[in-house]
Amino acid sequence: MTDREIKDEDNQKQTGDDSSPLSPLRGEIDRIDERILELINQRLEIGKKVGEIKKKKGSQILDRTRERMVIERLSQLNPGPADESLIQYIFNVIITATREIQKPKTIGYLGPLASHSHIAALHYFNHCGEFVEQPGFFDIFNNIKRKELHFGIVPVENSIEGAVNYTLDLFAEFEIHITAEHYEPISHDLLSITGELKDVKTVYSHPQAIAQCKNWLKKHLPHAIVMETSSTSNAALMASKDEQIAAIASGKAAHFYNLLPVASKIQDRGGNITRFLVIGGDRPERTGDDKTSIMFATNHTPGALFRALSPVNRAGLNMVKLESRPTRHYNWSYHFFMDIEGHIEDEIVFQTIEQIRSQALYLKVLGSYPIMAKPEILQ
Ligand SMILES: O=C(O)C(=O)C[C@]1(C(=O)O)C=C[C@@H](O)C=C1
Repeated sequence: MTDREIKDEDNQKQTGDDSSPLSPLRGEIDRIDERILELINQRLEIGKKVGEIKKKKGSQILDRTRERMVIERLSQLNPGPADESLIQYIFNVIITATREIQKPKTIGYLGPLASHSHIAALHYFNHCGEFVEQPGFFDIFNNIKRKELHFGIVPVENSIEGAVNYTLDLFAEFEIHITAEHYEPISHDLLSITGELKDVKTVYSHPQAIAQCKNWLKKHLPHAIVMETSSTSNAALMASKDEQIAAIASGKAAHFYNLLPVASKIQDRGGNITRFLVIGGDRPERTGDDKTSIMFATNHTPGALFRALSPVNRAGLNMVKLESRPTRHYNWSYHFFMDIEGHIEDEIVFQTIEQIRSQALYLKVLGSYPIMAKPEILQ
């Protein structure tokens, strides 16, 4: 019997031991879950038919009034103990999934499967939509421009490594707007077929992930051979082919490559978070807690940047980010990327941006979108 089979049997024992007082209750939970599963799928099938009728009639998929009615009716019917907010949450997810099946949105991410971008996309879009692997950041921008994709998700900044320059440069090249921001904590697990430390002879991963787990590897696997791969997902793929190989990859990669965790969160220090931008889709409405991203270029004259920034100071707006990138048209000329708090529909934000524009060689509003709270930094 392999270690994996023994582990599976252990799990079965935990859940299916006849003598345990838990087992009849778990049996009931299993049967209820089966009914919920069946009903969710039935609802989605009916949603598909509603979608087809709407398509024929040329009407919009989204019907907020109907959605509100559905949720209000269920809140009133709810006998408890489920909390009203729980009912609203669950049915919002179900309705979103119904909308998705009626007209799935396509979301481009930098592959391969289970990459950090893929995981960020799954989290941001709540697993709803068609996630389409892209070979490069350029392809994400280009396919949104060509209307081959509805959305894309691209990293823009990492808490340890800093700005992702390639993404910033693409904003200069394409007329693509930002719809949202998303923070994804980057955490590394050690994954293998058996999930047993004693089986691990070789560790594969991306050089950055290996560097971030150096101390853990020294302590727990001092004799293992360490091999570099082009991505953490490729490492997971290698590990899925050989019991003696383990991959440093995200916990989610275990699911895609049928692996088990040998150890979780093995990075030497916490606080590794990547900020992603969601691009494409409709321009978000003002929420009252928004951020506006702009890019501009100034003359190469003394004080030009200072003059361009003065309107922000005069308006009392909060500038939350300023990055510069060479324009690559003329040596020593720069694009500036700036985030300020507020929405472009706020008069003060609009006026301030117009004043910056009057001082700049060129200015582009990249988008106004809701501010997302930075996640707690956990180890
Ligand atoms: O009733 C409809 O029009 C549907 O398309 C179904 C449904 C739902 O899941 O309940 C889904 C999308 C609409 O925005 C409203 C409601």
